[in-house]
Amino acid sequence: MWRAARSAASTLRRTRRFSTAIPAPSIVHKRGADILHDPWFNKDTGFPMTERDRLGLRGLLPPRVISFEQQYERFMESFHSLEKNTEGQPDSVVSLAKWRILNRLHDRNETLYYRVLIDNIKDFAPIIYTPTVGLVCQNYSGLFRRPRGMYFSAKDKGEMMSMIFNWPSAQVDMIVLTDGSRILGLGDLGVQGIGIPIGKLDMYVAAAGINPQRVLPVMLDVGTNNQKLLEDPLYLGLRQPRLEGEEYLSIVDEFVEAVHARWPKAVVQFEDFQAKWAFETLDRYRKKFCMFNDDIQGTAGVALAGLLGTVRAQGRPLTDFANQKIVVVGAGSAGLGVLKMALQAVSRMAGPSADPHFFLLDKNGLITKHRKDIDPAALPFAKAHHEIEGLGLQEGAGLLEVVKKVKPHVLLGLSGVGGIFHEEVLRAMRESDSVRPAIFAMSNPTNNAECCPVDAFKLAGENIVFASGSPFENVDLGNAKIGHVNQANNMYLFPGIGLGALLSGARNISDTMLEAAAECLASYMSDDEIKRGILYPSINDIRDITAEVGAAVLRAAVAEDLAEGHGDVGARELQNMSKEESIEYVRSNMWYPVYGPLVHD
Ligand SMILES: NC(=O)c1ccc[n+]([C@@H]2O[C@H](COP(=O)([O-])OP(=O)(O)OC[C@H]3O[C@@H](n4cnc5c(N)ncnc54)[C@H](O)[C@@H]3O)[C@@H](O)[C@H]2O)c1
Ligand SMILES: O=C(O)C[C@H](O)C(=O)O
Ligand SMILES: [Mg+2]
Repeated sequence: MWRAARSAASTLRRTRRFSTAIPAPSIVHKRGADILHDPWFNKDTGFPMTERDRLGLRGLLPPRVISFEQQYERFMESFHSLEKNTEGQPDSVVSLAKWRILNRLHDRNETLYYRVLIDNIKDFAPIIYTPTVGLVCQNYSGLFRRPRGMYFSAKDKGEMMSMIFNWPSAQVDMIVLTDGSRILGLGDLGVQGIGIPIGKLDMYVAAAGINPQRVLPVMLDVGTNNQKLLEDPLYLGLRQPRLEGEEYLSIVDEFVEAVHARWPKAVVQFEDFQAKWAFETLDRYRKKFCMFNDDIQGTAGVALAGLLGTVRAQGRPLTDFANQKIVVVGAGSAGLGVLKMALQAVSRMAGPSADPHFFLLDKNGLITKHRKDIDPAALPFAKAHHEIEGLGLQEGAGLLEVVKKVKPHVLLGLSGVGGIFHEEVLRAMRESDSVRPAIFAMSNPTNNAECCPVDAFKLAGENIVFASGSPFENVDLGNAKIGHVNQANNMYLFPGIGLGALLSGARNISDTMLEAAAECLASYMSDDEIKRGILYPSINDIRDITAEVGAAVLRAAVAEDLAEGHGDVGARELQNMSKEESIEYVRSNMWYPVYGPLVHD
């Protein structure tokens, strides 16, 4: 007992030592101009004189040393002038201009870049992440100046094991991987989808404090079926149709093996794969490696936390979740992931014989057991005839008819189809059986949202709870009332899932770890906030919520005996941590951008 307490305390002391104000020196293997051209180490005009001497930088910079704070202010001033100078220009022009100025800083000086990102996350997340990242991907071949991350293509078959050693960083902790086949709601963008792993990993650094030297964005280019890109002479990816079947899987297998050969403890997040490959690869690798699929699993946890919040917002006990009528529009990787996790939650609350009231629609309408060639993954949610005949519904019923007849508590969109919750659908939600109907328009980016919040509050009623996947402004309802817009985006969970898995040294990422993440997010909000329709924390608190989620995931890994430890914190030490100690352990392992001393080896 005594040994256990002492061991946990020593872990804390050790981890705290790394989070003191003066950071530990970093070893740099370069000298002179090579350092100035390396964004990991570059401090621009911020190199102190002693360091300029030590690293062969004297004379390569103007003589004045500018402090980190001054550099920060200077960047923010240029950002604000850009905002002023682009006033009145089309949104896409302004967004891309903002993305460019941030990207240039990212290319030059990572420490400053991440500090401005962390301090201004509410304003900058919509630029480096959703929705602007979508626009960046659409225009990637034209915007391309410098590579970021790694590109593995179908032409690299047989070479990946050696290619992985081309990455300059000795240690990699987090990898986000895409094949570009379903980028947000924008479809197949081929190699241009690399913007998504880059944006997700920026969120890992900002929210989870993963050291940017230890992240790796990856594009697996197996071709594209996007005709426009195939015909574009400037398209940067393979100009061939996508590989399919075994040929496709052999490429993913080779990449996954190469990664684990070099960095066996790296956590791999699969992102924006088309549904068939999203499910297949999750099934193929989740028991073997520490990986997860963000669109299926991260989204599910965020949606579940929001759905539990809506039950609280109705003033009902959480167990009433089992009685909620939920219409999900979109039966792809995200929609099915949400329903699977919701079903698990209902089963925990009401027992395995629970009979949830879920209705699932895809582009062919309501999915029933009579559907020809039904996707096996949708089968558990397909309605049997006897379940819907009383409502006068049948196979393929349209969205409006379903909403009118079911009178759902929740209408949740993950269809990728902008505006599909049109005026009549939203008006029909006024007849919902809930005192506080919920509308979740979760598709991204902005134009693909199933509806906008202004229409939702106007047409479905001011008492609704509203969430969207992309950020929108709150709605002014008049009389000093605000219609709160929640951002139901997996960014609230994936950084914590990855961080908790990493710091526990989890062998793999289990359903229990994912449930722990969702429960942690769900319980983060106070009753007062929930009553005001606020389901998720402010993005300004993303580091705090990520620390809590990361620790919850870590504790779940420990409880399931999946945690092997991380660095010099062993499995035994993790087991002996209290809840508070686990949160402190996670927090103290978060990287924070400051200029630390550089030492040449
Ligand atoms: N907010 C978030 O955190 C989050 C997370 C993941 C995905 N998403 C968004 O969800 C959307 C879907 O992602 P996905 O991975 O499930 O895509 P997907 O391609 O796997 O699935 C899309 C589904 O929508 C259905 N659909 C298409 N048109 C429809 C229509 N007119 N009516 C009803 N259903 C229709 C399709 O049949 C399919 O079942 C994308 O826009 C994505 O950006 C958001
Ligand atoms: O990328 C996002 O903003 C969320 C999600 O992963 C998506 O694919 O839309
Ligand atoms: Mg995604």
